[in-house]
Amino acid sequence: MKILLFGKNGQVGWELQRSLAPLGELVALDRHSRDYCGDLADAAGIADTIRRLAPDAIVNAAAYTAVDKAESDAETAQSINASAPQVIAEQARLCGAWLVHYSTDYVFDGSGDRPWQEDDGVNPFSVYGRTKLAGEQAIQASGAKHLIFRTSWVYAARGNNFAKTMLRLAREREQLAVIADQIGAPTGAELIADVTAHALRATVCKPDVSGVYHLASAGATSWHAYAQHVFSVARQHGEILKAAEADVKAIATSEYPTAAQRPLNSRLNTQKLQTTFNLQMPDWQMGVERMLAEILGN
Ligand SMILES: NC(=O)C1=CN([C@@H]2O[C@H](COP(=O)(O)OP(=O)(O)OC[C@H]3O[C@@H](n4cnc5c(N)ncnc54)[C@H](OP(=O)(O)O)[C@@H]3O)[C@@H](O)[C@H]2O)C=CC1
Ligand SMILES: Cc1cn([C@H]2C[C@H](O)[C@@H](COP(=O)(O)OP(=O)(O)O[C@H]3O[C@@H](C)C(=O)[C@@H](O)[C@H]3O)O2)c(=O)[nH]c1=O
Ligand SMILES: [Mg+2]
Repeated sequence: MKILLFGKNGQVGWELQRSLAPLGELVALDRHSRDYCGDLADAAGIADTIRRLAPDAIVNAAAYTAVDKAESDAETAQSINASAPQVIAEQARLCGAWLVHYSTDYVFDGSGDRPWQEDDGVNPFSVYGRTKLAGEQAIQASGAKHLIFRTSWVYAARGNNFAKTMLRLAREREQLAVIADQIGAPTGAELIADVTAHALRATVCKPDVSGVYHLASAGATSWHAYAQHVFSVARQHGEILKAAEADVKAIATSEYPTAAQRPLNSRLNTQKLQTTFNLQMPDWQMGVERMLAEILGN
C-alpha cells in the first residue's frame, strides 16, 4: 500500500509516521516539504502531489487548529480546513485512493448530556467548527472512499495541548481557574494513529466502511478535573508545582471569556467505530498517564 500523509509534524501526524510505516510505502509531508508540495494553502500544489504519487491512501492530519485565532482569521481556517480537504478528496476519487481525515467535537453545539452519535444534527458555534464541518461535507460530497474520524481534546507528548499548558501554568502560578462545565474525553494522538492504521488495514477486505466515525477515549471528564488529574500524576513523578489541586478553582464557561464559543457537552459515542472495526477504546486516563510519564522523564 502506498500512503501519502499530510501534516506529518502535528500531534497526530507525528504518531501517524510511526503507525503507518508498517503498512507499506509512506510519503510523509509538511508544509515545507521540497520534492512534493505539502502546503494545504496551495491547492494546485496539493493536487499535483496526489496526481504524481497516485497513492492507495491519503491521510490528512494537517489542519488549522487555533480555535480562538480562527475567529479573526476565518479565511485561512476555511482554506486549510475546508478548501484543501475538498481538493484532496477530488484527487483521491480520481486516483481511487482512500482518504482518511480528522474532524472534531466542535461540529456539535454541545446541548444535552448524551454522547453525540455520528448522525446527530451538527451546529458548530465557532469558525473552527464551521470550517471543519465544511471539510467533512466536501469529502462526503466528493465520491471518494473516506474515513472521517471525529475526535476530541487531543494531546500528545510532542506538540501543544491543554495538559502541557496546565503543567506550565501550575509551575508558574499559585492559583488557576479552569472551566468545569465543558465535558469531553481527552484523546491521545497515539491512540488516534493506531486506530487509523488498524482501520486502513481493514479497508483492504471491507470496502464498504466509508463514512464518519467518532474516535475518542472511553469515559469523560471536565477540563477542570482533567487539569487536576494531570497535577496529581505529575506530583507522583516528583514535579514541583506551585498550584496544588485544591488551588485549581472550578469555574463556569461564562467566567472564562474567549473569542470562540465552545460546546458544553463534547462527549462522542464511539459504538460505531468499535463495532465496525472490532475495537475497544481505553479509558482517557491511561494515555494521559503514559504521556506524562514520557514528558516528565521517569
Ligand atoms: N488538537 C485537538 O484538540 C483536536 C484536533 N482535531 C483534529 O485532529 C487533526 C489533527 O490535529 P492535531 O494533530 O492535534 O493538530 P496540530 O495543531 O498538532 O497539527 C496540525 C498540523 O497541521 C499543520 N498545518 C497547518 N497549516 C498547514 C498548511 N497550510 N499546510 C500544511 N500543514 C499545515 C501544522 O503545521 P504548522 O505547525 O507548521 O502550523 C501542524 O503540524 C486535525 O484535523 C484537527 O482538526 C480534532 C479534535 C481535537
Ligand atoms: C488555559 C486555560 C484554558 N481554559 C479552558 C478554555 C477551554 O474551554 C478549555 C481548553 O482550552 P484549549 O485552549 O486547550 O481549548 P481548545 O483549543 O478549544 O481545544 C480544542 O481544540 C480543538 C482543535 C478541538 O478540536 C477540540 O476538540 C479541543 O481540543 O480550557 C481554562 O478554563 N483555564 C485556563 O487557564
Ligand atoms: Mg488549542
